Amino acid sequence: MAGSHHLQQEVPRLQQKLFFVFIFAVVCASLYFFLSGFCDSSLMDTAKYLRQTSKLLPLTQLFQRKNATVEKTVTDFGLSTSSLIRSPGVPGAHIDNVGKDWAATRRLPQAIIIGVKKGGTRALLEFLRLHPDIRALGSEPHFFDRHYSRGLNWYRSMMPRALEGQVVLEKTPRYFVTAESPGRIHTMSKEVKLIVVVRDPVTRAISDYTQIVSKTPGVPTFETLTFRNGTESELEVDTLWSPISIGLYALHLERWLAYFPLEQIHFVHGERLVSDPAGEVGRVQEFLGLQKIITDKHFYFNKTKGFPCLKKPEGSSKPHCLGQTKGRPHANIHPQVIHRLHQFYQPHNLRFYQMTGQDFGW
Ligand SMILES: Nc1ncnc2c1ncn2[C@@H]1O[C@H](COP(=O)(O)OS(=O)(=O)O)[C@@H](OP(=O)(O)O)[C@H]1O
Repeated sequence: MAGSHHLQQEVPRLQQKLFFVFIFAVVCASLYFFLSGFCDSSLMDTAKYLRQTSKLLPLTQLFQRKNATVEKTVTDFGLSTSSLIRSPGVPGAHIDNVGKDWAATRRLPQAIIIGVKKGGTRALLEFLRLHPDIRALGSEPHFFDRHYSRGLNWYRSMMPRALEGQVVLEKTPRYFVTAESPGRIHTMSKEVKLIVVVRDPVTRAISDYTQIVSKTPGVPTFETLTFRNGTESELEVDTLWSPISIGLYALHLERWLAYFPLEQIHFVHGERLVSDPAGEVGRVQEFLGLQKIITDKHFYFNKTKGFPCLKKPEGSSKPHCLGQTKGRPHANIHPQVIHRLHQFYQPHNLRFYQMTGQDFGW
């Protein structure tokens, strides 16, 4: 009897002790997590960022997203973290920003591929996308030529989110030949870096025409449109026809040089972008002040396509070539027409070489 009475008294005491042990364990665990940095500023900042952007991501998703960009790039292209050591003077944002994807914001571009149409601008953009310090807009915003009245806030909202140190990039090849673009871009930023992919203006014109035919079947022949009055015998080239006028590179460049120093404009050799993509992209990385991360090992030559393709493009583990509209067979043009056009462009090309200090060999 006495034993069972004693037991009845002991049970609540034991329960009480267990309760205090449990509370003590909880307090200790909380202190441990707090002191070991679990509740560090990044979480606080993340909460602030989520409040600001009203993006109510579940926390699990948020933590999955952290580190994703850098890790993917590193593993996708066989780069080891030791190969990402910072060089002096380069942003190296992919190292400094590890785990900070949540801090990315939309900014105006620091670099723009301004031209030229059919020069190889898409290939260049897709290649540059491999760089962890480049954030490139996939589509062409056409802000400075078509949508300027929408304002800079609209333009900024089009840009991909980027971290501090990353270079925001867009491409709109029509800027190069739009009279208002240089002044407008200069108003946005005096420091913006400009990239122009140039290609033999004759091949460029034929490429342009091939695209026109593909979109509008039944257009007159290339010869008819190239020569005024439609007669080749007069041999007067119609400089008002856009496939011809776009190739007057010196003329267009003059307008840009009225606003920007030559050092701020980088010219990519369109033909070499095909024969040596790593070399050309290497020079662009240098121009942008970035570490040379995109190299030979990112490309392979696809014999069927006849162009270099990416071994593992951004966001995929499979090799990838540009679409069918890039690198397509050209319309058949009479060799005499091509010869005449080369003659026509010769003085313009020479002037362009003088202005840029580079001989492109056309
Ligand atoms: N790697 C690779 N793959 C496919 N195509 C390549 C590549 N590198 C450069 N090019 C050349 O890019 C030309 C198209 O130029 P753009 O991308 O500037 O055209 S566009 O202005 O955006 O329409 C395209 O012109 P066409 O050959 O006339 O189709 C190509 O010659």
